Formats: sequence, C-alpha cells, structure tokens
Amino acid sequence: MNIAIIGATGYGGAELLRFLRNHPHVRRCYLYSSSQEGIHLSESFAHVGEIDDAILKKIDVEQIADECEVVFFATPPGVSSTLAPAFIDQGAKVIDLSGDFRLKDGAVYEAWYKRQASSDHYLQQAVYGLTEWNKPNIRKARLLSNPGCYPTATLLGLAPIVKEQLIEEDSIIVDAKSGVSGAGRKASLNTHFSEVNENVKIYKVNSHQHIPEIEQMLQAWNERIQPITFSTHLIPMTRGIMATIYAKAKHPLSVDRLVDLYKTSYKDSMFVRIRKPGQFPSTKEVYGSNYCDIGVAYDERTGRITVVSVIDNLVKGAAGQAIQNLNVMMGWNEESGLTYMPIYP
Ligand SMILES: NC(=O)C1=CN([C@@H]2O[C@H](COP(=O)(O)OP(=O)(O)OC[C@H]3O[C@@H](n4cnc5c(N)ncnc54)[C@H](OP(=O)(O)O)[C@@H]3O)[C@@H](O)[C@H]2O)C=CC1
Ligand SMILES: CC(=O)N[C@@H](CCC(=O)OP(=O)(O)O)C(=O)O
Repeated sequence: MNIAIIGATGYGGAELLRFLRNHPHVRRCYLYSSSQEGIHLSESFAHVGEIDDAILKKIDVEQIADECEVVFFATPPGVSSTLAPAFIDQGAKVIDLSGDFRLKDGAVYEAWYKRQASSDHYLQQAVYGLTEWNKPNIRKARLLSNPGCYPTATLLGLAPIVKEQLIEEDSIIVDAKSGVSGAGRKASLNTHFSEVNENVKIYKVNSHQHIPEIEQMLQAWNERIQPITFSTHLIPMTRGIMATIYAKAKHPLSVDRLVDLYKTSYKDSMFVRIRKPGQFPSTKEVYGSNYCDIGVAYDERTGRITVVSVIDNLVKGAAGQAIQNLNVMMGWNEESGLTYMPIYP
C-alpha cells in the first residue's frame, strides 16, 4: 500500500518515515510539505540523504487521494481539521497525530485549543486511537484520531484502576514530565538550549490542552470520575515522558494485587509491560520503541496508589501508536514495522 505523510519535515513525520520505510505492507511513502515542495527531505534531515524517493511534494488533495490509501497528518493543530474531510470524502483513510479530532465536543476543543473546531460531522466519526482499549472501533475507522503523548502515558496507567472502580473518583493527580521533542521541531523561546538545559520548568498549569482529552476517556470508562489535577514539566532530555499518577484507593489493597490486575488487564497487549512489585520504569527503558512500561505501588500509610507510566513521546506517544493503529485498521499483525527494541543506554 502507498502512504502519504503530511508534515514530513517535522519530528512526528520523520518518525513515521523511520518506521514505515521498514513496514512489510507499505510499498511507498509519499512525503508532503506546505513550505518546501520540490525540495529533497535531506534539506530538513541530512541523515535521510540516501533515500532517493524523498522529494517533498505539494499538498494536492485529489492527487494524494488517487495515489495513497492512507494519509497521515503530523501537522500542528488547525491543519487536519481543514484538510482531512476532503480526504475522507474521497475514500482515503486518515490517521491524525494532532489534537484536532480527539475531543467530541467542538466547544471544549475551542476552549482549550483557542482555535476553531472541526465540524461536528467529522468529530463524531473520528475514532480515538488508544489502541489497547479501543480495537473494535479502530478496526472500522476511516478517520483515526491518534491520542496525545501525555494522554497515552496517563490513560494506559490509569485504565485498570479506573475501569475496576478501585479509586476515589475525585482523587486523581497526574504529575507528568516530557522531553523537549514533545514541543516539535520549530524553534521557540521556551525550548531553546539555554532555557532547557540544566533546568526543570512547569508549564500550562491547570490549562494544558490534554486535560479534557484525558477526562473524556476516563469518564467514558467510569462516568463518576471527577476533574483531574494534571501538571506538565519540561525536562532536559530529548525524548521520553514519565507520568507519575496518584489516586486514593477506595479499599485497602496490596501491591501484589495491583500488579496482578495490571498484568491481567494488559495480558494481550504486546506493547505494554508491567514491572514486578518494587520495580519502576525509567524513560530510557522505552527510548525509540513503541513500549509503554508501567510500575505500581500501594502506600498502606496513606491508602494511595502510585502508578508510574513511561513512553517515548515520538513513538508510543505519536508515530508508533499511529502505525499500531494503521495495523489494526488494516487487519495486519499489530506489531508490523514496530518491533524495535528500546535503545539503551
Ligand atoms: N512531538 C511530539 O512528541 C508529539 C506531537 N504530537 C502532535 O503531532 C503533530 C506534529 O508534531 P511535531 O511533528 O512534533 O511538530 P513539528 O513542528 O516538528 O512538525 C510539524 C510539521 O507540520 C508542517 N506544517 C506546518 N504548518 C502546516 C500547514 N499549514 N499545512 C501543512 N503542514 C504544515 C511543517 O512542515 P512544512 O513546513 O514542511 O509543511 C512541520 O514540519 C502536532 O499536532 C503535535 O501536537 C502528538 C503527540 C506527540
Ligand atoms: C513538551 C511539550 O511542549 N509538549 C507539548 C505536547 C504537544 C502535543 O502533542 O500537542 P497535541 O497532542 O495537543 O497535538 C505540550 O505540552 O503542549
């Protein structure tokens, strides 16, 4: 099959290309740019110079829909909401890495993203691609909305205890940290070297656009879940997210019982790995791979559960999960093209 990548000159687009070039069912990746048409991708990423079919093409909806069965968007918010409907209407499948189709209520999108939402018609048909928990719908999707990086780590970490109704519904606190590639390739004041190096910064306090995305899914699993407290920090590394999650247990528990629950919940999920009692994952253990690694603890003194969930923001948090979703949508082996071991150290 032929694939289109719109936004190929960005970090998410480059990761899509890295995996899709080695995907057994992908014949060719066509690459598109809104600002560099006719130029070889090596002008953006010199390390891909040996790929001779990597000339960036102009975004022409008719031509792309003719040539490609699936169109990936790795573009900033506001792009896919404008362009994706035309692809859907022409029969192509769309996988969107941006936040444009994640929130079902357009008014909520406008409040948190401060920009115009897509039309309700497309918001309602978009399928949320948290692969491990939505496969029946993903199989039928024509417009697949890939989850945000923080929501992926947070929701995979919370799913078992929320679904099993083990926690007080108003007690969820998420303390999350991200590497700088999460902010994309474009230079900005907040992400240049001397702002980030040897520094830890909290940002978007109580106003992060991923808060409604996380709450939407948690409330779909358990309608009694109350608004969460969710904080994001920028830390001096390139890739990786760690979400440290706290919630109060409704009844006394043990760490063994929690580990059993998580292992059972993810027994058929090849990309989610659960640590033994007393062990916790670190971001290097998933670097460059599509894994989400999770460790859990229970504090008998406070009655609180701690869940530590790590991913590579560009892989399981973006391009990797998008390809996992492609595999499910096409009925292929879920691991196709994604069997990279983490790079450690
Ligand atoms: N970085 C991450 O860890 C994650 C990112 N995401 C989301 O994925 C999307 C891509 O992120 P990322 O790759 O990091 O971003 P980058 O800033 O690295 O790349 C975005 C690319 O989009 C293209 N673009 C910009 N404006 C337009 C436009 N008007 N029309 C078409 N293309 C445009 C640009 O390429 P050109 O100028 O060549 O067109 C650019 O290279 C974003 O929505 C982001 O929020 C989601 C999860 C994780
Ligand atoms: C480190 C960093 O800045 N991360 C970005 C993640 C952005 C992102 O992925 O945005 P959408 O998922 O909403 O498209 C942020 O916190 O906004």
